[in-house]
Amino acid sequence: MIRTRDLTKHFRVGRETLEAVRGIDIDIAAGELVALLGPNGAGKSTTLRMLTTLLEPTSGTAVVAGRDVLTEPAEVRRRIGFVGQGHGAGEDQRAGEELYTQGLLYGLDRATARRRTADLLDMLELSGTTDREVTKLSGGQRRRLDIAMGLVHEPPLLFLDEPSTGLDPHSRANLWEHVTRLRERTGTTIVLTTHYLDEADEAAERILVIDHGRVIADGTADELKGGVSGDLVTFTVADETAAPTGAKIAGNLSGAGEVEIVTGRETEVRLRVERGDTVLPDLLRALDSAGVPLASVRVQRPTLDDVFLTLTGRSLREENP
Ligand SMILES: Nc1ncnc2c1ncn2[C@@H]1O[C@H](COP(=O)(O)OP(=O)(O)OP(=O)(O)O)[C@@H](O)[C@H]1O
Repeated sequence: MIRTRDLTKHFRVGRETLEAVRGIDIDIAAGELVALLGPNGAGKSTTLRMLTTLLEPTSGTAVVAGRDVLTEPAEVRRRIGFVGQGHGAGEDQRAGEELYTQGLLYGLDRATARRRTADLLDMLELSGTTDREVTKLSGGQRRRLDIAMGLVHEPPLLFLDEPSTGLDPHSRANLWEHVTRLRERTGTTIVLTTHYLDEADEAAERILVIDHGRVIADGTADELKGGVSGDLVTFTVADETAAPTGAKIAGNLSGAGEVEIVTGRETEVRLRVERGDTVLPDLLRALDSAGVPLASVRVQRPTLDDVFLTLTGRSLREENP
């Protein structure tokens, strides 16, 4: 559905050249739900704007929905939907009218535009707002209307630039539910940008981590996490004198990485392993047969922030407060 090779965008800023996107190769198949994740200024929006023909690449190639962005931009535009960061919907129109007009603009006949308007409003739970002015909608409803606007011509590919920015946590979760459901029903390929770690983690099937204009990692959230620091298994012992024995047992497990004893309010033993869930049964058995009195155990998978930190030495959380 998308194939780019060495896609590059430079901006001239005064006398300087700013390399916003530095040779990106992306392959996205039909039906995928992919998030471009990265800090502010990483080049996500610039990439999206090139893929949606809003910005001409400095060099490189991009074929989107079967057409070349440079030589057939109008054909690309017909085959995609794009929801930008600002609101696409007008100010004084009513929600239903706005969507219907957008359908006519895309060349649909009146009956089809009317049917799609009703279907989309229904699918995005906006039917109750058909006659409401766009300015009177809540932030979440307005964002969903924007998404409907991007889908009215039934494109096989939808781009969403920071779809949930500015929404409260409840509306964000609700928006995601709708996007996920919509995709299940229509099979639309979705490419979106976000700097919310949890959002990429939970909603995207595949994540491209972008930093300084390059793709620095590509995979499912689990693959990205698995490739980094491994899981952290922490157990507390009821009797702190047993901690060294516990640590020794942990260190002898197959595939055990670094083991440390941390003394605080409770004495904890921390163990890095590739897969905490598979090591846990052996660990529990071994501790039990050695008579180590266990108070609690937990397994923490690495977060996407751990991934970003390992790859760049910086925390994405700090960069996107
Ligand atoms: N039209 C422009 N002229 C000059 N510089 C630009 C232009 N558009 C973007 N940039 C710069 O290119 C770099 C990449 O910006 P881009 O908006 O693609 O990042 P982003 O990852 O989408 O970040 P954000 O999450 O803030 O939208 C930034 O340094 C930005 O300032």
